Amino acid sequence: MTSPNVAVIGPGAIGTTIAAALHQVGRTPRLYGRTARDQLELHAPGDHLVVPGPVQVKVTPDVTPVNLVFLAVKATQLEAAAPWLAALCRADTIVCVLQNGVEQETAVAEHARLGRVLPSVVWFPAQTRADGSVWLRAPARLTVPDTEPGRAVSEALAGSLCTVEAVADFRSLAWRKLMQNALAGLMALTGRRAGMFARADLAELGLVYLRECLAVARAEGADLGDEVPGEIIDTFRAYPADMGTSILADREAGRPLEWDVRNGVVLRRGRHHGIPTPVSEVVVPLLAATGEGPG
Ligand SMILES: NC(=O)C1=CN([C@@H]2O[C@H](COP(=O)(O)OP(=O)(O)OC[C@H]3O[C@@H](n4cnc5c(N)ncnc54)[C@H](OP(=O)(O)O)[C@@H]3O)[C@@H](O)[C@H]2O)C=CC1
Ligand SMILES: CC(C)(CO)C(=O)C(=O)O
Repeated sequence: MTSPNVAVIGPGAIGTTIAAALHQVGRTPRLYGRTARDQLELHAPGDHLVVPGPVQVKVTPDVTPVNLVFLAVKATQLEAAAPWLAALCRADTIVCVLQNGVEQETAVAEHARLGRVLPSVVWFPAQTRADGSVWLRAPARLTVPDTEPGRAVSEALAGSLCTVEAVADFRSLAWRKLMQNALAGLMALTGRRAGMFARADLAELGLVYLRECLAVARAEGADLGDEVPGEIIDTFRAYPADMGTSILADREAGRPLEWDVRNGVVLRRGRHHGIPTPVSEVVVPLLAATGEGPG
């Protein structure tokens, strides 16, 4: 049965995973998206879950406020999704943002005049298949701040396929994930998957880039050690060679790229702190041009 209290906006790769997790524990969410579907389908390790729909694509008067919204559109789609937020939020609605980046709170607050915005770190890879079903490629895991809204999200997903940890030092983990995303941006430039990091020259370039990201992350208040860049490179080298990333999926589909929230932010915050970011100076304009042209 559809829960009147929980909604997912943007039932794509991540939104479908969270919708399936909620459905598993009896909190079947209302679904709001851009492409109409009768149901959602998730292929998880050892599990196949179907979430009853429909996915509603028009804001109608029956779209009324809920207690908890999971917002899983891309950062580039926020403005277009704003009418859903306006219809689904009242002052105490928790809006859990399932997006990459470290600027979720300010970005979403610009489009959601009501509601309490809760940032999150989405650690798991999920890919949409040609038939619209979603392939969850690793255990689903979220990190949220250890606040009252964070604990509410933890409770909503308790016992589901998605584990949630609520942490005191959210900023550090958010920057660590941002570093992973910044590195994955190189895959959108080459048009290749994680296997490319088997090349020694790319692993070396990645390490230099990640050290630059680390300097900016620390200036932003993240408590991350010198070992983090090496650990991230090792993680990428251990991925299956065909592991993608959502920004590569966007490039392959000809969609706008989240280059600014994933890579541009390092350049912008680096400039703000007076930290040299020579790799970003090259990577960011190339990614921007890859996504936006002209040409
Ligand atoms: N995929 C992954 O492995 C990971 C992704 N992330 C982050 O999660 C966020 C979501 O990514 P992901 O799930 O991959 O993206 P998807 O493109 O798979 O999903 C986005 C969904 O939002 C829908 N949508 C687009 N515009 C609107 C709108 N105006 N109103 C309502 N719905 C809309 C899309 O519809 P349509 O089907 O028509 O495109 C799609 O279903 C991104 O910030 C990404 O960086 C984080 C970690 C891992
Ligand atoms: C899967 C992962 C962690 C890789 O960067 C990701 O965040 C994404 O695809 O957007």
